[in-house]
Amino acid sequence: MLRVQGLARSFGGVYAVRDVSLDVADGETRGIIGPNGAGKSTLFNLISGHLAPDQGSTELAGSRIDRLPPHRRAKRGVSIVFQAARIFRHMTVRENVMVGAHLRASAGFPSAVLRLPSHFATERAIRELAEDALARVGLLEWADSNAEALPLGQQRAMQVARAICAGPRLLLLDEPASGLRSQEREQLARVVEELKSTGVTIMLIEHDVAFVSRLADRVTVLDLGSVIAEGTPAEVRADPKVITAYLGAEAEAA
Ligand SMILES: Nc1ncnc2c1ncn2[C@@H]1O[C@H](COP(=O)(O)OP(=O)(O)OP(=O)(O)O)[C@@H](O)[C@H]1O
Repeated sequence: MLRVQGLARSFGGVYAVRDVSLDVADGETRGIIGPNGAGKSTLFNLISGHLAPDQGSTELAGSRIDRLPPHRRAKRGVSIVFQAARIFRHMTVRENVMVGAHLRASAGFPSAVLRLPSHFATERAIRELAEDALARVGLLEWADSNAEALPLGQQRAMQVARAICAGPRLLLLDEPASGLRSQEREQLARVVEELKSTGVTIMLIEHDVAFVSRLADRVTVLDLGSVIAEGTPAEVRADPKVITAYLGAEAEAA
């Protein structure tokens, strides 16, 4: 589904991502782990088009997407849930999720302004898409609530619902479980498992190795912008390079 080759991006002469190549299979869930500053979020932004690479190529299902802006990649099926919560304040949960579906709606600006019948048909379809996505993440009963009033765990689920609404083939989740309590983590893990069962290809950045190990088929480990290991969760956990990079950094932070 995704092929990244030789991807590189530097900021002020310092590489955030350096010569990263990876292949993610159709339907796979790929965990991306690594210490703080390893380049994980930068890699996601390069894949989604929010950052331009200095070098390298990105293919989605065999087509180059690296010259496309983010909204065109979104239309091809790349959806990203950012680390920082993006919530539209003063809007309901349903409206927040509908924003995702507008991305793939076909009736454009003129029909919305002129209020053509196609506009209303599209709005109805979008509402249905949003409600379907909300049901899938277990939030349907919150549809009419103010999005800001939701607990953090549900706000994350809402963001996943928004991303689902855009009809992703590749869903990029940047630390969706950070800051969540264990019960909320458990609920989010179930949402991801449910998505996985529908065949969506998922990439998941996460610091919690247990959380990643549970969900990922394979894990890629980044350190200082480069891939230092890749394999099944068990293989990666036993890799001495990973233990040094990851646990070394954890020990420093402690
Ligand atoms: N927009 C930017 N401008 C300048 N430097 C940046 C920018 N984005 C990232 N960097 C730098 O690139 C490096 C990689 O950052 P990135 O956020 O990709 O790492 P990360 O692995 O996602 O870290 P974390 O786990 O802390 O989120 C860091 O040194 C960071 O300071």
